[in-house]
Amino acid sequence: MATTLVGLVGWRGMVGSVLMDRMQQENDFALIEPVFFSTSNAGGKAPAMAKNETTLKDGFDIDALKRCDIIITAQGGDYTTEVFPKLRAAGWKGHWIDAASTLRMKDDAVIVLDPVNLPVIKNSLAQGGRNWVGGNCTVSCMLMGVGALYKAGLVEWMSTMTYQAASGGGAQHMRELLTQFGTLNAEVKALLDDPKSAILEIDRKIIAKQRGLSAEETANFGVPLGGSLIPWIDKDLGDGTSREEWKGGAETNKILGIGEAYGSPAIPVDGFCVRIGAMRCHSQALTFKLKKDVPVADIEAMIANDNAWVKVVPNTREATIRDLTPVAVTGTLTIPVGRLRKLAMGPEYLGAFTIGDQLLWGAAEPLRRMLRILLDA
Ligand SMILES: NC(=O)C1=CN([C@@H]2O[C@H](COP(=O)(O)OP(=O)(O)OC[C@H]3O[C@@H](n4cnc5c(N)ncnc54)[C@H](OP(=O)(O)O)[C@@H]3O)[C@@H](O)[C@H]2O)C=CC1
Ligand SMILES: N[C@@H](CC(=O)OP(=O)(O)O)C(=O)O
Repeated sequence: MATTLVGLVGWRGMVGSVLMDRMQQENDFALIEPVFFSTSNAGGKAPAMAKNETTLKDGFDIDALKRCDIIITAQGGDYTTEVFPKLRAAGWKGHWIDAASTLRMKDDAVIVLDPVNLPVIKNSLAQGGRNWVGGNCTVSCMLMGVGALYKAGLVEWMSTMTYQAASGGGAQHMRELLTQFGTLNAEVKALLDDPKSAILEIDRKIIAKQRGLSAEETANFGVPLGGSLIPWIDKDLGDGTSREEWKGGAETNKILGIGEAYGSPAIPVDGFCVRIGAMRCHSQALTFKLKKDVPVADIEAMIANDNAWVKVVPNTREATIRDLTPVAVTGTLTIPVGRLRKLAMGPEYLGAFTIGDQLLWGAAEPLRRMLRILLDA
């Protein structure tokens, strides 16, 4: 059988680099002939994983893209908007695997998260589906953690309050956060070094510095994030919700294959999405209204047995502060779910807290796994 030609676009960006690392770790390059594309350096040298195609192709060259059986892109939404329609209009019938949100809600696209929705993916494949899009990072990480409750049909509704990392905005946002932390530390360094200094003086200096940060120091987030938080992510939809909050409901239902388009009522999912000063892990506090009273031990077992990456963290202080933090999870595929307990509102109200690395399960890993599904098909 001829080797599958796989075009890689956006491979040197932040999401793309994580994807390349994972593909190398899992030996995916052994199964494909990679063709590396660039939007800024066509003709340059392709990275070490290249085999026969050792120069970078132009990411806007439709003829070059058309040669590929499969294209994976982490180049971003603008790229998808410009290139994808041209490629399809030129008659390209290959598989398009995309990290950007542009095509996610299109009828002919599946949001891929195979440990949660393999049947939805398989069903679309059987019907000739060719457009595969990674989900919003917060939604994908949440479903990797608590998808079991949805699969069991237990969820009447869910509210999620998120604590989203700087990386969700991109590399420049991560740098800006760290620069702000450094600026704030420098402002009070002498006072911190003196154990007798007054904490309220430190506090006064910090708030003055935060409020006085220059436009350059807040260019990406627009306002200070270091030592603060921002309760709005993505666009303003004009009805009081942010686009990130809208994705919670829309994408959760689409991933699970429920809602109007599938002939069943959608499950209400809503809450507030908040940017905090973490680096690359998105965390979320979840409130479920279950359809019936299920013992916590049964819920823990259901969640723990759902997939190979989810890990139930016992609801104790010691286990929680050790295992249920962005610092513990960053760089791993583990999705811890903890703080599982019934809430004071009644036995059908369940609380949970979950975390995921938003560049792994939140972005790169579902795409890599979709490639494997196609190669195995
Ligand atoms: N950040 C996130 O959390 C998530 C992002 N996504 C999607 O993935 C897309 C890409 O995101 P992200 O990886 O953060 O974007 P990046 O800005 O890190 O990379 C995007 C592209 O920018 C170009 N680029 C320009 N300068 C540099 C540089 N110094 N280093 C590396 N690349 C550079 C590269 O293209 P070239 O090589 O052609 O010049 C690269 O592929 C997003 O637009 C979004 O659609 C999806 C889920 C999560
Ligand atoms: N919006 C996410 C990151 C992201 O890229 O999301 P999406 O793939 O849905 O555009 C965040 O800021 O944390």
